Amino acid sequence: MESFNQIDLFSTDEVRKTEFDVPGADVILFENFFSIEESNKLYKSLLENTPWQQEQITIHGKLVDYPRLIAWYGDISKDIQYTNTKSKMHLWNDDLLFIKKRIEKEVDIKFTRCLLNYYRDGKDSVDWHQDYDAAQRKNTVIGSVTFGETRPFQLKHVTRKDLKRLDIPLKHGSLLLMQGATQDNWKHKIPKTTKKIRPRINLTFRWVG
Ligand SMILES: O=C(O)CCC(=O)C(=O)O
Ligand SMILES: [Fe+2]
Repeated sequence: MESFNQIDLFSTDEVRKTEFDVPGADVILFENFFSIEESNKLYKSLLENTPWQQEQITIHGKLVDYPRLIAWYGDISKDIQYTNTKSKMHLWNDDLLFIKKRIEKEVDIKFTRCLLNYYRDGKDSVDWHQDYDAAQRKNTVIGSVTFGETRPFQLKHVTRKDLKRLDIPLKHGSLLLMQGATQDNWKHKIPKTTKKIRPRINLTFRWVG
């Protein structure tokens, strides 16, 4: 008799939804949210057409490059400043509107801006942080889309050491939704790796209540 294993059953291009049981957070993963053809096309297009920007921060009086490149997009073209570097806010383009509309079918809000991160290799990363400042973190929706290399997305509770950390591999074409008070209660990071890996693009579509 023919036998099937898990890999065979899930090696299709079907969307697979996983809801994580995380206290004080609302985290849902959609694998294959974009088909392999869409993902390949968007990866290439975003890599080539995005005006990637190198941001810097001052550490001990010295200007240091952030370990990734970024680009901001949104409803209005108004420059913003979170780091030492002024960031240009670009207006939505066709690729981003396509991705944004697809996510907005899952969540009943309209995203106002999006941060693109380009992790060129394993040395690029983002350290433990919460998105938004403290006053805004209680009601947010973040739709996080990945194209390219799979990297582990790690989550740890801000205060409760008894809770296990989460490690969610974000694959090509996946969507991770983080809603409610997730940003208030949990920190997240993308660790560095010494492995030889391909580039990864991440897009975080953002909305604050
Ligand atoms: O690359 C990721 O998956 C996360 C990016 C992130 O946390 C951020 O841009 O705030
Ligand atoms: Fe973040």
